[in-house]
Amino acid sequence: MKIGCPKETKPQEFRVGMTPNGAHAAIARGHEVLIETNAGAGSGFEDAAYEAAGARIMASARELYAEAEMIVKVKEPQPAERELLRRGQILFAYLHLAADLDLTRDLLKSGVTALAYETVTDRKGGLPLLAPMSEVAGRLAPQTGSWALQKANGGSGVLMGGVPGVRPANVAILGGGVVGTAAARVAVGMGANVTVMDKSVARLSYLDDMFMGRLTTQFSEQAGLTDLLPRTDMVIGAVLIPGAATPKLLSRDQLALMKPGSVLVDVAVDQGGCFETTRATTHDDPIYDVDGIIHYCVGNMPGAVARTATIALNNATMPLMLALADKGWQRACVENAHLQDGLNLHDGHLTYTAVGEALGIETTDIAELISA
Ligand SMILES: NC(=O)C1=CN([C@@H]2O[C@H](COP(=O)(O)OP(=O)(O)OC[C@H]3O[C@@H](n4cnc5c(N)ncnc54)[C@H](O)[C@@H]3O)[C@@H](O)[C@H]2O)C=CC1
Ligand SMILES: CC(=O)C(=O)O
Repeated sequence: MKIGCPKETKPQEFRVGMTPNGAHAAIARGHEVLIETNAGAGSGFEDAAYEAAGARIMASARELYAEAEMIVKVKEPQPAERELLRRGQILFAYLHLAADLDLTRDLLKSGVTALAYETVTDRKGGLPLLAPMSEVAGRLAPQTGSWALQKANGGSGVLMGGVPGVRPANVAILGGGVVGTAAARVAVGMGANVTVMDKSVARLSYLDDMFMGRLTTQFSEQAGLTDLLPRTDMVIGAVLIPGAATPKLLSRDQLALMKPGSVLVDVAVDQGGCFETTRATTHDDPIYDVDGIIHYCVGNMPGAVARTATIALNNATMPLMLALADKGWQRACVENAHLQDGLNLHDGHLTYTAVGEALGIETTDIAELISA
């Protein structure tokens, strides 16, 4: 199969969908790999490294999209990229369709077969292609939030760990999954007082055991959050209902309960965000103020640490990318139900129920499309 990896075009997105090692593995199995020139440079992988692996460097995205049978990339195709996709082509990338009607419509119109990293599952009920980036974004969240807490950025001027005689920041984390746990680890490490809220008592119990008293767990419900907000300096949004639009857990009215200059970091922004006042921002201009509360809502946080993130992402995506290339999407999905969970769109049909529900679009059963 001809596998194409374009340069990312989302603002300040420095990750790349395939490393030279990934290219080498695909080429060793008889596939052809096309890399857009400079696609890997932001992650420290120069064209020469791909050429040494046997890949062909393409001068433009247009030429690459025209030739490739499968496009492997990081972020959802931006409007100009969507025009280059075509029926019969496989797209393997983060898509987060439930939060983006225009993207979904454009991809349906293109007829592409799209598998979303974030809905591929594993035997343990996890999301193995989302998890590595959740680890990265979770670790970044307290770090970025503490920067936003600084006065120069509009924050309240609270130091995460405090100092002897002055209390540390209070951090509330909504959702104790991969992002929430990674965020808790860093926030606790910075010396903050951390509370994690989740709907899953099993998850809270796991966190309680793991952190051995170094954080507080709290069942996620409105009354508890309302009670916590006046004492909270930073809220990190890390909730997920796989594939679906994120529930809004914090309303605009509730912002008035917080101290001026407190910070909201909505990591879940890519699925729509868990605060009513969330609007997606970019690394170019990451924060904004609503009613005196500083919001950070960047949908591609790991792009800021592209080298680490690209390698971590490729470690997870490469085996499935190779399965799609070796077998084609139909056989690969029939033989691997967890990969099949990644299928969101095929030939103008939406196949992912939670996305259909979020956007009011009818879905088609995958089984009908696979046997067709
Ligand atoms: N902005 C960015 O750059 C990135 C964003 N993400 C996003 O972060 C979000 C979280 O991802 P993960 O931690 O990997 O998901 P996860 O599935 O590991 O964790 C989600 C947690 O939310 C909990 N939850 C569900 N409903 C809840 C509610 N009403 N209240 C409290 N908790 C609730 C679940 O029980 C689960 O423990 C996703 O939207 C993901 O796409 C992930 C990586 C990068
Ligand atoms: C998960 C995701 O969308 C990202 O890492 O950018």
